[in-house]
Amino acid sequence: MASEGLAGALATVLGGKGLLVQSCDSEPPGKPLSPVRLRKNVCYVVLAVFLNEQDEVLMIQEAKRECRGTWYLPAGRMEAGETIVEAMQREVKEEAGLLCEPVTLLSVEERGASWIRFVFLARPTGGVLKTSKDADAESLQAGWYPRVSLPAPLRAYDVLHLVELGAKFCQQAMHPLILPQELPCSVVCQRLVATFTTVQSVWVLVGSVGTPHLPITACGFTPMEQRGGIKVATLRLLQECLTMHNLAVETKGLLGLQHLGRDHMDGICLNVLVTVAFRNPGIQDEPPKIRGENYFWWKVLEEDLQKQLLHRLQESSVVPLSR
Ligand SMILES: CC(C)=CCC/C(C)=C/CC/C(C)=C/CC/C(C)=C/COP(=O)(O)OP(=O)(O)O
Ligand SMILES: [Mg+2]
Repeated sequence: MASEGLAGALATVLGGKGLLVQSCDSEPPGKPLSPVRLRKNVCYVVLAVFLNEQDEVLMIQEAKRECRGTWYLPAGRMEAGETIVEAMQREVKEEAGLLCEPVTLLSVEERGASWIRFVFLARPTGGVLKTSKDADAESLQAGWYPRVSLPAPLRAYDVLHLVELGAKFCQQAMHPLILPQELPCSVVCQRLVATFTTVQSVWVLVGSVGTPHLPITACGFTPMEQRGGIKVATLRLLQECLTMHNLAVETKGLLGLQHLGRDHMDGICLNVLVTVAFRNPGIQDEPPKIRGENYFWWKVLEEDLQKQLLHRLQESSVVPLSR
């Protein structure tokens, strides 16, 4: 029964869908976490990459004093009460004049839990391109520019790798289409699909307090957790049940993303794929021993799930999560 529930949960997360966050298995030490609030203790930024059939990129010319006249991709800070997609659509409308729909998340970047940027590949669905006659406080104008000859000066060079990521995805999708799932969450946290693999088998780490579930770790806001980025929260949870010195842990990327943005639910849950391996080469046919009673390794026997997991692991078929 427990494993049926787990198989269902794993299939849901591997399919890019979400699951309610009931509670966190690991929290930073100190006082209990309070719900996060947009613009108070978290700032989310959205950004959109558009590429048309002529291999041109949608660029906007910034109007803000600190970067006036420079060129960038449509981007901006999320506002309270918006979903991530609504924020992206608003920024694109304000800065480029276009209506659009998201195709997929291309990348998520973080500087600790308090700064997270969601990068989308998007396509226009209407609207009118903003010209210099429509210049306002949001932008001076927008335009399509050849990918290999972007306008200058750029506001920041990160445009270059984001555009390349978009172009690469258009040529050959590296991961399934992933869009944010509208589910409430009060903190910034990560649900781990933490795997241990051998030639024959795949195991997934499971939290056993209450109903067996994919473990969730809350991200903290202490200077240490901010400096180290959200990976610290993953390592904290693993440290609570594994002896880490002989293990290598790698966050491969995102399988999905959950956020609501309404009813004061400003938290997010990142569903991440993590690998746990022994540092020392050699034949290890069992996962590392678990300390305590709060977790166990679940051997994934369902053929289809095992195949999906191995595919995601071998091809790095996940949305990049970077710092
Ligand atoms: C924000 C995160 C996690 C990463 C930033 C990644 C980097 C290095 C970006 C390059 C430098 C840059 C352009 C930083 C600005 C980040 C920021 C606060 C964007 C908000 O977008 P704006 O376009 O300034 O906001 P509005 O459109 O809402 O005015
Ligand atoms: Mg902006």
